[in-house]
Amino acid sequence: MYRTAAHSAGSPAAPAPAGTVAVAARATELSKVYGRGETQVTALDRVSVEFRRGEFTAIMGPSGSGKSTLMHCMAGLDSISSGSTRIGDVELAALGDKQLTQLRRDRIGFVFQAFNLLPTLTALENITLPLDIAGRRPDREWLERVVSTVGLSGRLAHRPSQLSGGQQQRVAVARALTAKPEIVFADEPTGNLDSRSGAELLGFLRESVRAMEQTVVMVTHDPVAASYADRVVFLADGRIVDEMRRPTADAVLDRMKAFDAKGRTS
Ligand SMILES: Nc1ncnc2c1ncn2[C@@H]1O[C@H](COP(=O)(O)OP(=O)(O)OP(=O)(O)O)[C@@H](O)[C@H]1O
Repeated sequence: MYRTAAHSAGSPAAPAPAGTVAVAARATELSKVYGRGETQVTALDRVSVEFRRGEFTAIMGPSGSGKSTLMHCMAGLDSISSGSTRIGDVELAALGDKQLTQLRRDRIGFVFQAFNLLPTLTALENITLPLDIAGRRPDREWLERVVSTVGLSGRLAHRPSQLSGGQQQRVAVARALTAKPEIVFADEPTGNLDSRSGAELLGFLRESVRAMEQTVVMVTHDPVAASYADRVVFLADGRIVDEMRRPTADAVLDRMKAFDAKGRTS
């Protein structure tokens, strides 16, 4: 069922030399402006942020605050207006379209609210599709570890229509992790799931960070989802306005309420 590995199992990224903090992705003075003239919108206003390797970060903020735009710009899915975005040491603006496509394919994992699974392929084929497209062989041990971590071992021969929404989302997570990306970007990954499936998925993401040293950046509206992260970054009006480490759902909720109250009075 599995093909043999071309390389050995291990963590997605090499450890940083002692004394340095390894940064998986970084934005510096990043601005993104949509449209022109009267319809111009500044979605991101000189945002500087870094995402460390092996850390789980949640991005929160009111609707329209720029969360998805930040994620899309940092993942090279959208162009930037000014500033800089890097994945590892690579400056995205310096890449041509083809190199950018390759970087996304080889170094970034994506989990979106819509699972984007191909209906005619089995769960296993969906999971290994990005590697197949890249002409890379799955690392068998790693694939087994990912599949068992997300709890899909008995479901690999099923097609998406034969899986529940939660199971389909697990396939999407396994697909994102199997290529050992340097960073996983997840946009509202629990948005379409009931609370139990959502909690499971967040547990898998958490576990991938703990056990596999994965780096995860997740956009969410949900304080409970954010509480699974190591760190929460708060956006408002295209700017980073706060940050919290070791968040709890209550602390995140209180912080969000404080922003709301401030927004109404200012
Ligand atoms: N393609 C686009 N063209 C024009 N304006 C856009 C485009 N995409 C986003 N915007 C605007 O940029 C701002 C930030 O949008 P973004 O989707 O990043 O916010 P968000 O925080 O992810 O919102 P939500 O929580 O509602 O998904 C909004 O004012 C939005 O209307």
